[in-house]
Amino acid sequence: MNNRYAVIVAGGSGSRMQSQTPKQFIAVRQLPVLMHTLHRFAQHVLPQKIRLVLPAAHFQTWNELCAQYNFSLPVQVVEGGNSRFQSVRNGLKTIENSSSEALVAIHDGVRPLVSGQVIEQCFEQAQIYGNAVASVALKDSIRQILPDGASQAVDRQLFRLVQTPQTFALPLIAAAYDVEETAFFTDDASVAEAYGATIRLVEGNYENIKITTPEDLAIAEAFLN
Ligand SMILES: Nc1ccn([C@@H]2O[C@H](COP(=O)(O)OP(=O)(O)OP(=O)(O)O)[C@@H](O)[C@H]2O)c(=O)n1
Ligand SMILES: C[C@](O)(CO)[C@H](O)COP(=O)(O)O
Repeated sequence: MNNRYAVIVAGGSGSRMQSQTPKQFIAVRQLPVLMHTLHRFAQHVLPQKIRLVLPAAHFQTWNELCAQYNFSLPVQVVEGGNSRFQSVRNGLKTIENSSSEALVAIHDGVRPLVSGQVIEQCFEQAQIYGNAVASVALKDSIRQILPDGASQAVDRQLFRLVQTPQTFALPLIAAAYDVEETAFFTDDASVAEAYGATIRLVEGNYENIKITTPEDLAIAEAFLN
């Protein structure tokens, strides 16, 4: 466990949630979403090695919530950036890159339903292969939109839905993030792939949704304990 780090990104604005309270701070089952996520990671990573990325404007709210909920995990809070890419990069910069053995799991703070098994599998596979990215098969049929506006059926077995954690050898992901941001970088796997890595997918868990829109809170309420 000593070579493990986690960067939990919670620097977003949550515009699609349309809530006064930033979605990562909304209480579900008597605890803010973000605290559920951090508790799950603290079973697999020493809390001192967890980086929590938040907008500077939310630091005070976070401190108040920590007092209100007696949250005492000694995670290191880092200032976020204007995009997920920048928030991850800020988090990575705070991890000293001296150990070539270090592994870092990058995870969305708004995915509190990640299972312990998936966190563990991602660390174990990344230890062997240099990276491991959680994903699940599609349950619905999918269609591709064509340039003329029509659509056609495609083989869903050729696709996966990508989740987090996305776990990497630290030297690989630190070097991969030392690059100019592009719109194509929607996750860490796309950044590592652009750097030359071959991405290894591991089985995620279906409940591991990214809380994005209001109905997702009902799902979280149903599954969190
Ligand atoms: N500048 C940003 C933008 C996003 N994130 C984080 O990246 C994860 C996935 O982002 P998502 O929830 O899709 O984005 P938000 O900006 O939070 O929401 P929205 O797109 O609805 O505004 C979240 O944990 C979010 O806090 C971040 O750390 N810094
Ligand atoms: C990283 C991610 O959660 C993997 O599914 C996703 O790519 C984030 O996307 P968003 O553009 O921040 O919604």
